[in-house]
Amino acid sequence: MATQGQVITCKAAVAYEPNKPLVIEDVQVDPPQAGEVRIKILFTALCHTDAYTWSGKDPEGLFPCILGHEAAGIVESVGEGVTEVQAGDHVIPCYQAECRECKFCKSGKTNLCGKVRGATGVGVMMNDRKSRFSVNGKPLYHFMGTSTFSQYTVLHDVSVAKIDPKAPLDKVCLLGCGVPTGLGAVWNTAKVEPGSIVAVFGLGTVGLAVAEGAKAAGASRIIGVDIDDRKFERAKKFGVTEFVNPKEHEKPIQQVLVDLTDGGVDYSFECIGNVSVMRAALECCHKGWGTSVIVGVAASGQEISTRPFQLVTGRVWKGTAFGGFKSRSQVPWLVEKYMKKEIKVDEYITHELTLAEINKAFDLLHEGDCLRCVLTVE
Ligand SMILES: NC(=O)c1ccc[n+]([C@@H]2O[C@H](COP(=O)([O-])OP(=O)(O)OC[C@H]3O[C@@H](n4cnc5c(N)ncnc54)[C@H](O)[C@@H]3O)[C@@H](O)[C@H]2O)c1
Ligand SMILES: N[C@@H](CCC(=O)N[C@@H](CSCO)C(=O)NCC(=O)O)C(=O)O
Ligand SMILES: [Zn+2]
Ligand SMILES: [Zn+2]
Repeated sequence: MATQGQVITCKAAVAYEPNKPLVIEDVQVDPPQAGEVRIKILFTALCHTDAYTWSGKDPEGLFPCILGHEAAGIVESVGEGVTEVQAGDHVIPCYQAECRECKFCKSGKTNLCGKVRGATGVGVMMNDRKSRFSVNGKPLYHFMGTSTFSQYTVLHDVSVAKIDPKAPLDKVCLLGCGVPTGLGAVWNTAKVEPGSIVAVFGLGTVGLAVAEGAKAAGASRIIGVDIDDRKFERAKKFGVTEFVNPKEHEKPIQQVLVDLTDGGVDYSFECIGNVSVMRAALECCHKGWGTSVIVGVAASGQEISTRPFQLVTGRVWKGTAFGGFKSRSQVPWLVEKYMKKEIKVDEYITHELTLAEINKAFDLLHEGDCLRCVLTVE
């Protein structure tokens, strides 16, 4: 490889300050060190978590940085000691690592991994606690251990999932975050059983993937809740069977759902990031067993509350990160499921632009009809 061991200069979208338009810059990307992988990113989508961090409300948001965490690419080179991937492999960056060795990975109880989280949360690589990105000699922070809004990025090897080279990278990039999160929230975190009544709050990509997962799990009713009526028609295609717009009801939405379901739903999922809705999602659950899963990411300083009586009387409040999927082991499996047409992916892509148009893509993300916008990065 001509570029192996060299600093690569390439285009990246730099977030210099919260909410200030991203700037396409020529950045320098250092070679991967021990245990690291340098990846040529071919496609990246935008997730609402990128917008959240860009907004300045993420306590882990550091600037200047390179955002992006839902992508696909090809390994350009690997650092010393990297054995599971090599140059030319097709990969999906995984913001949630899987080292298979740490206390978390070995617990069998969680998909969270502790190996590199201390570094990825502060925008650096674990080896030397430094960044591999710079612009005009000044370092740029990494983001979520992925920084995919760049033509090249460097990841810890424990954050790289090797996938079937036949998979279309412009589609399976979505398997880096939103779609697995929704599916896994249902299959891994809630473990929805056939016949269950499910409520999904928020019908964006994550909520629609919850609906898709619930349909596959055999849910008998899937009630979509959104403040935007335009969401319903599309949501039907993902499995939503009924629609409730809280704005059209005087009663609190939890009461509306309890009345609609003879005492409450079996499972609810909050896919918005709104702490008041999180409360409603818990309180619409059936007494004795209803389980509510928090999927949405709420801003710094926001807190959830409810009467403890809600839990005393058997409701369960849970949360999920990346849908509970073990990233390196299960992302390739999700890719195979997509290739066998067992899960949707193309259906979530509503827009396609280029990296140079990233600010327009963020504008689209805030418009009602955009699910995922995939950027061509090359
Ligand atoms: N936990 C994880 O691992 C994980 C992974 C990916 C995304 N997320 C988070 O999930 C959330 C959803 O992501 P998305 O990409 O689907 O977002 P999105 O913005 O596309 O969807 C949110 C939906 O909620 C609706 N909505 C807004 N306020 C509402 C309200 N008060 N009541 C009912 N509906 C309301 C909007 O109309 C929209 O349809 C975000 O907070 C994102 O950061 C979490
Ligand atoms: N830095 C944020 C954390 C936000 C958060 O909860 N992130 C989710 C993924 S969102 C993907 O779109 C997650 O997986 N969290 C687990 C983890 O970060 O280890 C904040 O502090 O608010
Ligand atoms: Zn995401
Ligand atoms: Zn681990």
